[in-house]
Amino acid sequence: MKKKFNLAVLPGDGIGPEVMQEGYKILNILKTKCHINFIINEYDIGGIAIDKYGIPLPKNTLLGCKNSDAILLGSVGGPKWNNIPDEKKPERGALLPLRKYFNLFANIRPAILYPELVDLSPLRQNIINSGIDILCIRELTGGIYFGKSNRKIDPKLGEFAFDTEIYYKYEIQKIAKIAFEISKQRKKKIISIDKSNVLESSKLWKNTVEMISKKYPEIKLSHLYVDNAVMQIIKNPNQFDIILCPNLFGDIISDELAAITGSIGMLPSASLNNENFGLYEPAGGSAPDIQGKNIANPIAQILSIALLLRYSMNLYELSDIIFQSVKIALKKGYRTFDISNNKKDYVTTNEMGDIISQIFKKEI
Ligand SMILES: NC(=O)c1ccc[n+]([C@@H]2O[C@H](COP(=O)([O-])OP(=O)(O)OC[C@H]3O[C@@H](n4cnc5c(N)ncnc54)[C@H](O)[C@@H]3O)[C@@H](O)[C@H]2O)c1
Ligand SMILES: CC(C)[C@H](C(=O)O)[C@@H](O)C(=O)O
Ligand SMILES: [Mg+2]
Repeated sequence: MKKKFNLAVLPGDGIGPEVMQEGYKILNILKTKCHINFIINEYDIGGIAIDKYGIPLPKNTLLGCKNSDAILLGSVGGPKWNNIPDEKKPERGALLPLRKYFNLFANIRPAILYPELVDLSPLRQNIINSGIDILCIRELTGGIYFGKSNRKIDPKLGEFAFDTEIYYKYEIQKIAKIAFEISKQRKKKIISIDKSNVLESSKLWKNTVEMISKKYPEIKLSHLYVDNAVMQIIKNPNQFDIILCPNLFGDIISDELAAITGSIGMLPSASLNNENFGLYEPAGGSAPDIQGKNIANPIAQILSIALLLRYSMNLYELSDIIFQSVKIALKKGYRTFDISNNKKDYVTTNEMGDIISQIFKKEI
């Protein structure tokens, strides 16, 4: 590992800064107890940057990210910035350009249903009694998010808008290879999602994934149409190990996985390029409905740090200990509002951060 590790921290909007405070507690322990020499610089992104500088991704923020070894993000966006031009919005003017700029094509979202939370899953106990452990691997820099789009007026038919789903073979090859490589360490089973009964881009997706699979004969590949996939995930989640998705389908499916594993507040994500550079963030958003109430779940943010240790720093053991600390906190019965069965009995965002950090301190 490098002596110094430069980390750009972008708390962002809504609950972003709240859960990031809890992430800092873990980062401090990593610094003081594990002697990781994190050089941390904080930058504005999203709505807060619009308010301060008029743009969602200031040059200084991009430069800070460029000079870092990884990025830790909270979340961006919110109703306050919904009615400004798209390219200036937090999502399309900052988050997507950041993903594209650093070529973060591989988005990894582990969805785990911990035994302590089975009651929270909307699925029946007999379907999930063995828990759930699914890895959603989502292509993140292509597809309909980045194809041509526009809004125009046709003199005869009136206003119209379009977005284009476009995939290059090389883009599909890259993400498929990542999925097959990761699969070697898991159950050697990939289900690839498409809509190839209708969409040309999905036909290319399916054929290309098939082609890559020939180099990995030990891994079982199958395909599902996306409409059937969202149904199968609910009916029998344990038939899935790795779900490999194009960008838009992965966005939708990862929220579905969050719901069946308890809460989006538990779902971390890693967005990686080919050089181990990554952006780590909760899969959920800025949650304006609970902002400022000290009830947001900080676990997705804390587990995003675990993914940072794993994927950008190769510190597998420490990464596992963070996951372990979260499990212990749940086992001991601590619940934030979103994962509490009894909505009168829960710990706050700060308290959950303290509890997990204290456990982490003991476990290392
Ligand atoms: N990566 C990101 O920065 C990111 C991701 C998703 C959405 N967004 C943005 O966030 C804003 C709000 O979007 P949305 O409401 O559709 O999705 P959201 O994920 O912010 O919220 C959906 C629901 O999940 C809950 N939730 C989310 N995170 C939680 C947490 N940590 N703890 C407890 N509950 C949590 C919210 O309270 C809400 O009820 C939008 O501007 C959207 O574009 C940003
Ligand atoms: C905020 C939005 C642009 C983003 C996406 O659609 O990728 C979010 O929903 C996510 O899942 O990271
Ligand atoms: Mg999403």
